[in-house]
Amino acid sequence: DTDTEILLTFKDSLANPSALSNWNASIHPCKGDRANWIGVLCLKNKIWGLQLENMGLAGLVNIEILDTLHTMRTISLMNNNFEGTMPDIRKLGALKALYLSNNRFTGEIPDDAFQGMRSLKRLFLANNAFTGKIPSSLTTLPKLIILRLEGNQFGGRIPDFNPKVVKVVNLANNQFEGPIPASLSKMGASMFSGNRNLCGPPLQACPLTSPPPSLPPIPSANPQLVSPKNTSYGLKVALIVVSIVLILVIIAALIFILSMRKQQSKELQETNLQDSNKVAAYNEGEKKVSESGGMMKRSELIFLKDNIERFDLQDLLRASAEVLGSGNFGASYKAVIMNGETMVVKRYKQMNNVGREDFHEHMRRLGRLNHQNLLPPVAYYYRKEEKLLVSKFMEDGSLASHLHANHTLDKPGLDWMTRLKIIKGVARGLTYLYNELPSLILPHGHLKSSNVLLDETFEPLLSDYALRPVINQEQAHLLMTAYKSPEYAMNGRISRKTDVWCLGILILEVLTGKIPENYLTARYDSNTNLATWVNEMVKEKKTGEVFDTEMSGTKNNKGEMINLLKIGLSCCEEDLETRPELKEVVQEIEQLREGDDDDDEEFSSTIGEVNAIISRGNVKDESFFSFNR
Ligand SMILES: Nc1ncnc2c1ncn2[C@@H]1O[C@H](COP(=O)(O)OP(=O)(O)OP(=O)(O)O)[C@@H](O)[C@H]1O
Repeated sequence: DTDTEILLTFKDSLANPSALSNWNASIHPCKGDRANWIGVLCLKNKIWGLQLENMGLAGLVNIEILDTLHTMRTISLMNNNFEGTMPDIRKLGALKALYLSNNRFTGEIPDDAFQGMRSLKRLFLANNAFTGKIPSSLTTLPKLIILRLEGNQFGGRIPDFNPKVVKVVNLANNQFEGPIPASLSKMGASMFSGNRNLCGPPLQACPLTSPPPSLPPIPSANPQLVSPKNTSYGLKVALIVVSIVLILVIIAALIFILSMRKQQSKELQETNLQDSNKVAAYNEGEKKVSESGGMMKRSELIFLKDNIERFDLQDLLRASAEVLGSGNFGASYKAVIMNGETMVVKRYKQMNNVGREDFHEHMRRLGRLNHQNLLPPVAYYYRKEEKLLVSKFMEDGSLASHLHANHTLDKPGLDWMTRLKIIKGVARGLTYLYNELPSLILPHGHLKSSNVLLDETFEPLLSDYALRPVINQEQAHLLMTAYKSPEYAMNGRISRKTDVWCLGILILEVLTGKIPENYLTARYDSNTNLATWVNEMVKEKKTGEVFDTEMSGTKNNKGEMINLLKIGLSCCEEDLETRPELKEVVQEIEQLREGDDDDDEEFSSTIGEVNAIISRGNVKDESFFSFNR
């Protein structure tokens, strides 16, 4: 197969392709919409993208090898150590997105490097060591929406872009100079920060380059003209009249300005009142707030990400907001903003004990996190009695909705490979939180399937994480999943292993397709614990009834399914000593093979075989039954 050959040639061209260990000719890179090879994005058996991020890849990269992969639409090599000059992508004319940020690319980019890239929408070259001018071929691309060049050594003047197309151009931390072109003057100032010699809106005005045109000479500057000797009586009268008229005009202007100010401040007060009523209406859970207001200043919504077009709270209120659902913390609203993007606004009422500065500081900390399995907060809003967090809307919904919705032919239940992919992504997101937030006792704290959102490739993104420091402590135990754990019920304590318990419940939920009742009761009760139920079923040799009957693709993967079940149960150990650390759990999960999902057989026969395997005791690790306390 030529696709396979091309990718293998690409792999061979890399200096250290060890991360691509499962790229081998024995299995096709794609199976339907799913990938058999790590980092490959598939659609209908065709390769539409490569996502080789955070893989420690280094050396030169020869993207030209991929020229003949005509279905390729997106390539990401972000967060590696690639070096060399800008790869030649001109033959990949159908490419829509290229992400090369956070590598070590160097040198000038040729002026024609983007010639003919008529489909290119997103180009990320941030945080490399590129030099020279912005290539002119980039400025004429008809579809380019986001251009990120920040953190390089680009220089010279900024060229004009088509303001009707381009939405984000981040040029921060480079060596650009001269005036910012009018087409970019509406972007936020942060897009240009860290360049020493830039001027013009949105930065400070440029200094005048030529001296101001000379003013006509002032007649009175010539003492002879005003000397009493030469001044006729008529001129004197004329001067007095002119002066009186001038004084009268000034007085009238002052009175006018003062009365205008009074009127304005009256109007402002009225508008504020109207708007606070409007916001109050919003707070009362109104589904739609369609009228525009005037109170919320843009500055009140604080943005945490650069690569997003700015909008303000008013835009969100003005957009027809639809209630997505009401969780423990409050309601979440879905709102389409001006540029057509859909956002989710989540209201938190139980954060009013935290001081303004502490809250800002924590949000900034969350804003710095960056991992493919975390849903980043885009912006937030602070008010003493209520906080709003804004994130992007994920079209493909949550893991909960996939597991527990009615399945149809159009929307079948998730297969085994996808479920394992989701668990692996969740484990990686959690590991990142544990590493990045070492001071937090609960780096996540609120892990559950409705807080695992899915992108179009079923890559999971965690949401509602790391909120414990800002949630009112007296309410946290009512709201957060971590406080439903056995250790909190028994000792009133939570620990660094409490997120592991939540991960265990999530694994069991994914395998059984059952809603964990644990989270519906006030506190942990072993009778409603999903792990207790699974243990009972295994004890009674009814393991066949444990696995979700909606799960397909299980035929060749029973051993791995059982291994994941074991891992899930070990995470749910009530005894903290016996419960493994997150690191150990993640290692075990990473070792699970996604395998071959040949799915010809009915699930029922699979269940029969699972039972047979268990009763023969053929599971890899004989201690499988040790969880039956
Ligand atoms: N960014 C998002 N994109 C798509 N759906 C979302 C997004 N954020 C939340 N949702 C979905 O909206 C619904 C309501 O979410 P919300 O976070 O308010 O409540 P919850 O997750 O059910 O409970 P909790 O408040 O305890 O987190 C859930 O089904 C959730 O999966």
